Amino acid sequence: MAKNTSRNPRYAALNAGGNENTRRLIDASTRLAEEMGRIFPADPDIADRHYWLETIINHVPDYIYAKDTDGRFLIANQVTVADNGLESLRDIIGKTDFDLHPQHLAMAIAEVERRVIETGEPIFGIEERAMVTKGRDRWLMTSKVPLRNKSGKIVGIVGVSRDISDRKAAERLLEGQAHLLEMIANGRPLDEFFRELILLIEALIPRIRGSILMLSPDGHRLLHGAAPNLDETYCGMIHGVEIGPKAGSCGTAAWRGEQVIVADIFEDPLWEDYREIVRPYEFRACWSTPIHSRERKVLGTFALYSEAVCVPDEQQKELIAMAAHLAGIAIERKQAEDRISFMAHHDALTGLPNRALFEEQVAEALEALRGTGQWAVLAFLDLDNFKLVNDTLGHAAGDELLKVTATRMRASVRKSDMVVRVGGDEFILLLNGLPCERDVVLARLEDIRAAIAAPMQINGRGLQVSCSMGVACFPNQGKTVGELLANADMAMYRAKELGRNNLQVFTEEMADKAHEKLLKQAELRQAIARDEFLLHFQPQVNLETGRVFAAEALLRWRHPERGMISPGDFIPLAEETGLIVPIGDWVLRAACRQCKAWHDDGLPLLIVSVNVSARQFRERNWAAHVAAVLAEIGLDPRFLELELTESLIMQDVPGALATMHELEAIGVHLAIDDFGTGYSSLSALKRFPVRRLKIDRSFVEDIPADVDDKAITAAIISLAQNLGLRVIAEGVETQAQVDFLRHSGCDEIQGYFFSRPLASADFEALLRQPAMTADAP
Ligand SMILES: Nc1nc2c(ncn2[C@@H]2O[C@H](COP(=O)(O)O[C@H]3[C@@H](O)[C@H](n4cnc5c(=O)[nH]c(N)nc54)O[C@@H]3COP(=O)(O)O)[C@@H](O)[C@H]2O)c(=O)[nH]1
Repeated sequence: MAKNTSRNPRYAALNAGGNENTRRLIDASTRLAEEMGRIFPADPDIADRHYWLETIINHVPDYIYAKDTDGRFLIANQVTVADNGLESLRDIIGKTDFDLHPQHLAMAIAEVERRVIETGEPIFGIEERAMVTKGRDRWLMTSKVPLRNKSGKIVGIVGVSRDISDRKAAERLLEGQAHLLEMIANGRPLDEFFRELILLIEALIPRIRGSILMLSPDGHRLLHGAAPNLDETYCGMIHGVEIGPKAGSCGTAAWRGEQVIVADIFEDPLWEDYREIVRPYEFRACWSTPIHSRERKVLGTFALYSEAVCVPDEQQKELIAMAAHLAGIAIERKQAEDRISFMAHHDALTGLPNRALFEEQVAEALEALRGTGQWAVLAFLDLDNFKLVNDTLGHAAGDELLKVTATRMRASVRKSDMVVRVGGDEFILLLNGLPCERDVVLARLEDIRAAIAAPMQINGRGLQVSCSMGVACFPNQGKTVGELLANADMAMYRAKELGRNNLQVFTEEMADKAHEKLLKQAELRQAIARDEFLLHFQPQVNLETGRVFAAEALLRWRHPERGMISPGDFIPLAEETGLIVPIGDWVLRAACRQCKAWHDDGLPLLIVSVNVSARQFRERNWAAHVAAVLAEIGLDPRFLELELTESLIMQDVPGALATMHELEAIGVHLAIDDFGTGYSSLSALKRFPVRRLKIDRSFVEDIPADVDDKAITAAIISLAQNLGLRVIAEGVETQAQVDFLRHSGCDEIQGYFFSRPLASADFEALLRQPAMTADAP
């Protein structure tokens, strides 16, 4: 084989390219072959043979040796002698591994050799550690075979070991990198990652100690990251060091954004101001590499210290670059994680904690207060008329208002308190550790309300916004977060009931009311299923003919225990809970069905008029739903009139207009109920596709005594006439009212004067009186 390779340079070159060990072996073989050729006589004697054999083994770069059964060296090649720090073969003969290596390594070697001697079985290719070349820790791949004398008795071992330290280092590096990448992927804490990274580099570069420093958020200082083998006091001293053009290796590397290799700390001017700090630790060299982000922003530094004056070789530089790169990935990943976590726990607009973070932290805050005799105050806070600001000044102004409010609230509380945005214009305040004095608590909360209500400038406009608060105190008004939130919510409800811009503290009475409300809500929910609703009908009369032309459907609830309940007592709750949608739908169907039944019974073709709530009207595809109900029942749409209140329309004029046009297209008629109580502008009114205005009862009731009401009523009638609309007055109770309305040109009336709302059978009887009804519209 050696012959082959030596004679075939192409073959030798090919192999040499692959591996350093192979190249060394080929070189040695080539030299050996040359020497043998030179000294090989035709007929060698035994002395020559020994010489040749010695020459051969001394040319082999691997360690070759023989030992007796007590582990004493009998013979060894030159490289074994030299790498154990000895000069000649004579120096190693008779020595054991215990004379050359540390105890634990020597014991491991002896154990393997003992096995070979005892079993007579060779061992091939085991990996073992040994100290060769003056204390340098090396990895060897070793094969050991029994050494036998002429009679076949085992008298020791023969060993061949190859230095595989470079391969082992490469393996270690690969394993280390894989482990570090896994740590990044698993989101291990940064300090743990840094520690592992430094330990890996320390294992690969002998006699150095590593440190990682992080750039402070303001970009001016370096903060301790990790340094598992540096003295803690030293780390403490460099923590917070300012970066600059002459700030040691790390401070300068971070400042310049480039690697700074200081071979001798005591000579290099960059260390002039820091020498005394480092002197007790006897470091001489410090090589620092900035840790960069992908956008080349400096995130920190990766530094290696050595007690020797030295610079890194190319291989070490590559390792350092790899370490700094991995550190950069880990830091960026951590920063991204922190950002995501911040976003998940904070409100993007105001930067305040959100409900999720509040729920994570509040229980702990309350627990800390338990038994201290102090109060925590939980307040729900709602900006008054925020919607109006949004609608009139635009959403950008609304956002700005929320931001200013958040800043003011944060500035009005202590660091230990919490201000949370829970959505829209709703906030939660948690004030910690207050004295148990109602007046102190109220004063603190009123201060916050006053801060919010102070004038502000939004988009160049002066603005002042009040707020409402509902308050519950821990532990008296709630022992758990859930109780406190529920009670503060009840108090907030009360504050709104009282007209906003005020603060209400939870009371037991509120809880009782809320409980009652809950019961009512449950009953209301069941009322449809139990068929407890019914309709009464009130005639609408044409003033000119004196005939009934329509019937307004008015809902009643026949409660099994409380008897007949009027809508005023349950419609507001139904509106609040959204139950008005199924209830309103029931009314629509029942009214249309009744109207159709009267038509089918041959009674005069009357219109049925149905009240519509805002919640119902805002339902998606509501007009299509109405059309479907009419089709299902078989009532011609022109016999249905829907009464929409002015305030319902004005909540969202474009939306309302669209639905009104859809209804008009179906053929359904529309009337504006309670006209005069809202704030519809005349220009808007002109655009509404309505047939009738209904003058609110409040204007009619004091006619003829109240001059203003008379004037308003007359004005509404005149307005309707000018817009080509019919006009009906409701709540008409007296002849005087009828006279005034007729005189003013009012078209129609509805009220007790003519008839109270009637049960369907009574209404039917009324219709059967011939003089009572007119023809179809
Ligand atoms: N969304 C829905 N609202 C409805 C429905 N049914 C009724 N309502 C609304 O409830 C409020 C109270 O209604 P009700 O107690 O039935 O009172 C009506 C009449 O009885 C009353 N009225 C009629 N004439 C007179 C009168 O001469 N004097 C007097 N004091 N009261 C009178 O007015 C109520 C009708 O008002 P309006 O609807 O504005 O025409 C009431 O707001 C109803 O709208 C429903 O199904 N859905």
